[in-house]
Amino acid sequence: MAHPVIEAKGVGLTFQTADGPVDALKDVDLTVGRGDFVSFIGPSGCGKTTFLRAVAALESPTAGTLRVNGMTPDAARKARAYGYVFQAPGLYPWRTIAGNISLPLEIMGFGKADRAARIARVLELVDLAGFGGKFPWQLSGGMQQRASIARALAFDADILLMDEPFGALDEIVRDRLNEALLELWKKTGKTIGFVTHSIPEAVYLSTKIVVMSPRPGRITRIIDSPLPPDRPLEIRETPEFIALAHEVREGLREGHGHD
Ligand SMILES: Nc1ncnc2c1ncn2[C@@H]1O[C@H](COP(=O)(O)OP(=O)(O)OP(=O)(O)O)[C@@H](O)[C@H]1O
Repeated sequence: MAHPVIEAKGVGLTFQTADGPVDALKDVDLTVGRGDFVSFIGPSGCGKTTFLRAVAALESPTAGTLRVNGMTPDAARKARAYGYVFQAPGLYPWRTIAGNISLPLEIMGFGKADRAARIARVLELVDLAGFGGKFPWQLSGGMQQRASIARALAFDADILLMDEPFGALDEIVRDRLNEALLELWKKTGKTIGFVTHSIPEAVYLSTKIVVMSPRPGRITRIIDSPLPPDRPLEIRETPEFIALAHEVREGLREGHGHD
């Protein structure tokens, strides 16, 4: 049987700080299958970013086991299993959009022609064909974030980890990017891990919603979405959508009960 893409069993992560230990994650059990779109939602400090960083081998769990494509996160990173998109686009201002997308490919040793083909393909995927020669400051915030998604897609990782990528954008731009991301997910079949503070965003995008609570960061609910993969924005007004949003809100409330 194929490995789950992400498998966490009893994962804990405690940071040692000057003020004593901080339990960022405790007893996290989660299985994410190929092609899942999984959102992590919860109040500030519940460990969403820490979990994503642990999957990306940027932090090491201090308890339990975490596997990515059946490997340790470190081995998965070396096998280029994932691309990472941060809250801020993080584009270098002195490089063009194409130059920014090219940078990780250059570091990984892709040849010039291969890089050019990949850059053209991902710009097309995020609807930025024709913008490769522009500098980041010539693009809107939403376009910059699409460029950073293109950069994360360029080396064809099959997992895309996104940490509140649209948190800083206004609602209309965010709606458009949510639609575009869903299209991209359907087109590419990537497995996506997505951190958000927004209930509608989590419900609109996900096949699986992971509700977390802080102190220590735990999973309070895992909700498998009954919504169909085809989701026009208007789906947000349907009773199914509203019921799901309600379930997420309840999960968030439950988490607070432990404070
Ligand atoms: N490098 C670190 N050293 C010490 N403590 C840390 C470190 N990184 C995170 N923490 C602590 O771990 C807990 C979880 O943090 P994390 O950033 O994962 O939460 P989050 O749910 O992503 O929050 P937010 O929604 O605000 O981004 C917090 O209490 C945070 O202060």
